[in-house]
Amino acid sequence: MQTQILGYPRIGANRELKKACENYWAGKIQLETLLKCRREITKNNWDIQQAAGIDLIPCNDFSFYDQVLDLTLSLGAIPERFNAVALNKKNSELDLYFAMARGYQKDDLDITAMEMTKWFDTNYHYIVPEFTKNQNFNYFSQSILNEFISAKKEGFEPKTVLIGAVTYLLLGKEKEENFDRLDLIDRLLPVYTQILEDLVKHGAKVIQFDEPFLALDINDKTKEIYQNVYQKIRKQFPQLVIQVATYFDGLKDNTSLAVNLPIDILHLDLVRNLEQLDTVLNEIPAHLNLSLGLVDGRNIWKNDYKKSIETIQNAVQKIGEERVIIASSCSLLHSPYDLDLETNEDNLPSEIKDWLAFAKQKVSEIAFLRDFVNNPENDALVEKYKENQDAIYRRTTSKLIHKEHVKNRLDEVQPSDFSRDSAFIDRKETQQHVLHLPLYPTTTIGSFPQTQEVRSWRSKYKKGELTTEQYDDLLKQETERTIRWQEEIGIDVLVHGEYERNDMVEYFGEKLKGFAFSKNGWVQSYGSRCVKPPVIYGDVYREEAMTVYWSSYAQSISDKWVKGMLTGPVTILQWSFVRDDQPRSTTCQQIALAIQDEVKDLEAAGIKIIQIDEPAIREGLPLRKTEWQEYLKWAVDSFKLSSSNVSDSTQIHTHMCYSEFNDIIDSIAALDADVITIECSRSQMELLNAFSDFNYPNDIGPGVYDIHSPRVPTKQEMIDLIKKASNVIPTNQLWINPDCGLKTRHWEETEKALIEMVAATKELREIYQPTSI
Ligand SMILES: CN1c2c(nc(N)[nH]c2=O)NC[C@@H]1CNc1ccc(C(=O)N[C@@H](CCC(=O)N[C@@H](CCC(=O)N[C@@H](CCC(=O)O)C(=O)O)C(=O)O)C(=O)O)cc1
Ligand SMILES: N[C@@H](CCS)C(=O)O
Ligand SMILES: [Zn+2]
Repeated sequence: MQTQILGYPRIGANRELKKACENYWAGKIQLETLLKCRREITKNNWDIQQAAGIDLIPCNDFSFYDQVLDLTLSLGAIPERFNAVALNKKNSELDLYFAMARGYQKDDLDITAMEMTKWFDTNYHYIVPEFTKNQNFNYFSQSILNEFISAKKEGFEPKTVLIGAVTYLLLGKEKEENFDRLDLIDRLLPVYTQILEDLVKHGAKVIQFDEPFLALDINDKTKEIYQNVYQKIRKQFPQLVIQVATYFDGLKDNTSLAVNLPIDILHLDLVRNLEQLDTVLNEIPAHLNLSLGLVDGRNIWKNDYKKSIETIQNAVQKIGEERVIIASSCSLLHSPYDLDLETNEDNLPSEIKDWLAFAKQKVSEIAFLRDFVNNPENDALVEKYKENQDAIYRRTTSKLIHKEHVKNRLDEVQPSDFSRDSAFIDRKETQQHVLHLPLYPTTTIGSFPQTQEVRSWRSKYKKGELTTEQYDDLLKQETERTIRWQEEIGIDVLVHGEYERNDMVEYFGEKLKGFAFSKNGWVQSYGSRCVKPPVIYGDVYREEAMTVYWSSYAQSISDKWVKGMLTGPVTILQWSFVRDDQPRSTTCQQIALAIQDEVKDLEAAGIKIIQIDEPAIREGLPLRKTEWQEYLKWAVDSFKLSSSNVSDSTQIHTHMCYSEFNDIIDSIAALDADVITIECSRSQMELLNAFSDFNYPNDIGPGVYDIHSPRVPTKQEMIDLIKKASNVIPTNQLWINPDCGLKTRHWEETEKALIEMVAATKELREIYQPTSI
């Protein structure tokens, strides 16, 4: 029996990669220092796995920004607009790569970044490959080979991880009309072949092709392509051990297809879908080995050894231990690094820490499962098994988890708690009476630059180097400065800037009961940006107001409206590590009631506009369509439960980024938010079509400024985008705003961009008239 993980986190135990990349972008370090950081991280990751006794250690699971972008560069699928960057001899291959990820605005060039979107149902974002009808691929970057060679040099015999060809095409986007990107497969495969030839030439024996789409709904054409692709690869590389890894759902109707591919190892995500195992075991051909994804790569709970061993024994009985591999359910990219780094009893009490496992611990769990199944009588292993079962028992019986008053409150929720008093059309009139907003009201999404300085105040405050009063004063000064600046440039609806928040979810996690949080449990979200998802371990409730202080302060110093700013229940759920001992829907409704309490308190404090961010609603959608309706029902209900208990005159906003709305537009409308602000600029307002086709009735703010890139948009660009929006949405429904919050941006570019945004709006107000309601 062997062991493997599908990938290891690559940000470094102390986010070394984040710091190195950001220093490189700022011109503070040279390329060589950045490359050294990579070598140290990969070596450390391999060492950890080797020390734990993992058999198939992955390489090419490292990435400076995103693994899909890495492959795009390797395959030479570089959009034409980056040619000038590539041709400039001053730029390294890595500079070109970062330009594709982040845009490029120097040397008289002004090139937009490639689009970024959610990686399946995770909070990780990948850079979307762009395909044209006559797309050419060529073996452009040798980074895959280079990593294999450096792993070999370090003394490892790694398996190389590659995103499979079919998944790669499906992850991308057609940039021209009238073609299907899957038809590019015959152009793409020869480059995969070249990469594989190179790897084999240098001694590669095992390749892991990640093909998560095999666990999703796919059409007949895709199924046929899957067969052809792996037949071709098999034929060309008869000696190679070919693994296909599926994850995030079960094979379900694709079982026959998957088990009959001419491959050597098939990986299953048994955390997401345990039921698939029996079906697969019944259909599995004699040559195929099975990788059992038993250790959860998407959550932080300790593995229940008893359950895992039962599953392993079931598989071993049917196919024999030599054909079984024990594995993580998916890549550990989505897990924090190391639980041993958590030493703060206030954040993560030892009673709760005892229930958890981060990436490093998960690696040991996988190795343990193999060792115990092989040596069930070994005293040391039996002792470890007992320790594990004791911890599982302590968690199920802990007094920290269940709160009767939370359960009772949820039982008492009434149907009327889920809807506003009046229909939107009437609310709009009532609100306009109070708010007196102009045509195309301008606003921002909430956060303003979280400068190093602001972060250092929080850091000092947490270390006790600043008193509460001093910290408070500094934040007040920053908030006031931001309010004044927004007033000065003429924004209509202001925000307070969210300076008091480390993160839009973690902040609420720190304030709500039933949550614990880590000190160093970072997980990559996109590029160098990381999050520390809080841990929901018990029933959730709010003990005291969480945001009223800052919103009231900001409103008290301005004559303009200042939006209250909350994170919605679905997003808090989705971006936390969630308890697995009750349905997600129940946890979500508990959070919804806590947010409802906050909404009511903000309203009572005189806040007239309250934004409840729900960027993760789309991401939470199950990957299989048959499960959508059930999810959408409780997700929409949770938002409505949090937002409906206000008077008609209170304007409720919501905000969503990285969302494709076409398939779920009716649920978005059912949220009945008075205003929704959405990310739209990278896709050139394409996303608005869903709203327009649906005749979406409420107000919409399609983002006109791509905040994920340091690039400053021109006034004309924004005018063009607003005009485009005005062509499909009645003008009196439109708001003007950036795509998302500005926390990741610097002040310099933020100031320039927002001044231009207001100027663009003013110019358009001269041209467009409000459409009548
Ligand atoms: C809107 N998005 C979010 C998602 N998920 C979330 N949970 N939050 C989001 O906002 N998903 C989709 C999108 C895009 N994603 C992101 C994710 C992350 C960031 C971001 O800016 N992350 C920051 C870290 C934020 C944070 O928690 N900061 C803390 C700790 C700061 C820190 O590093 N402190 C230093 C010391 C500082 C000093 O002394 O100078 C340290 O601990 O070493 C804080 O502010 O207190 C990041 O830097 O990655 C943006 C968009
Ligand atoms: N209010 C948040 C939303 C991000 S999705 C912000 O502005 O950062
Ligand atoms: Zn956003």
